Amino acid sequence: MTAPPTDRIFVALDMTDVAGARAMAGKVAGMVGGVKLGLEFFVAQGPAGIRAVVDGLDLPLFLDLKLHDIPNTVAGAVRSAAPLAPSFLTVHAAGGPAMLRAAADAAREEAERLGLPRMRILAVTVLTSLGEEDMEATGQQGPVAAQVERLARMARDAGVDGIVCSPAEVAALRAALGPDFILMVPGIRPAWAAANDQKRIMTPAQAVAAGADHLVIGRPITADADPGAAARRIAEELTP
Ligand SMILES: O=c1ccn([C@@H]2O[C@H](COP(=O)(O)O)[C@@H](O)[C@H]2O)c(=O)[nH]1
Repeated sequence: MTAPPTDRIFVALDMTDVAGARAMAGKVAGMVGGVKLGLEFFVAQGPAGIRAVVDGLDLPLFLDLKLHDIPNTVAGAVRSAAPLAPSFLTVHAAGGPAMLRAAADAAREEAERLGLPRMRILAVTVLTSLGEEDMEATGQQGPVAAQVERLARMARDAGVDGIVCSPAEVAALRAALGPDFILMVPGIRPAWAAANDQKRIMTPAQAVAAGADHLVIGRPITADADPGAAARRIAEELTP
């Protein structure tokens, strides 16, 4: 039996309080496949807060910490995150091959040591809030699609499980990197939602059609006056 398309959605709980995050998760339960907790929440609440949100939720956790440091430090942070049992953890691809390999090795070894399912390491390529006009200022070699593919190939060769990219790059990456490399895709905007600070965007259905494995969706759901209804609307758009 194939999983419903809504299982692909990780709702981004970008907020600072445990009660708010749990309440939001409750409002969208049944219409998303997992929760994403990132820097805003983690800096405010730490590992104890993460546990307080996900305990009893029975949804996979995407821990979006975007680690970026020297290999030894990132490996240590990956080991520190392991007891939270995230399904996915992010590092920045720009940290380079040695850092990516250290993260992938630490994830595998620590999950084995703790007897936990392996967390998947995802490398963030070019942030979805950046456009062609931002490449030079951020010291990156454009065009964006070429830079994303370069970073994605480097990440794959370093042994990570997948990448974070915008929906605009998904079709080309899927063709270039094959069916098993995980494509986690933010920058998702239904036609009825505001783009906010996102520059490289597509609708949920377009991103899935292009080959995205997972969609990360925050404000189109969480900033809506009725998050449950917004999530339902997206679920309907994804249902063939
Ligand atoms: O390139 C990236 C990497 C991560 N994100 C994260 O995804 C969500 C998107 O939230 P929206 O409210 O749907 O814009 C957010 O938590 C980001 O930290 C990203 O947007 N782009």
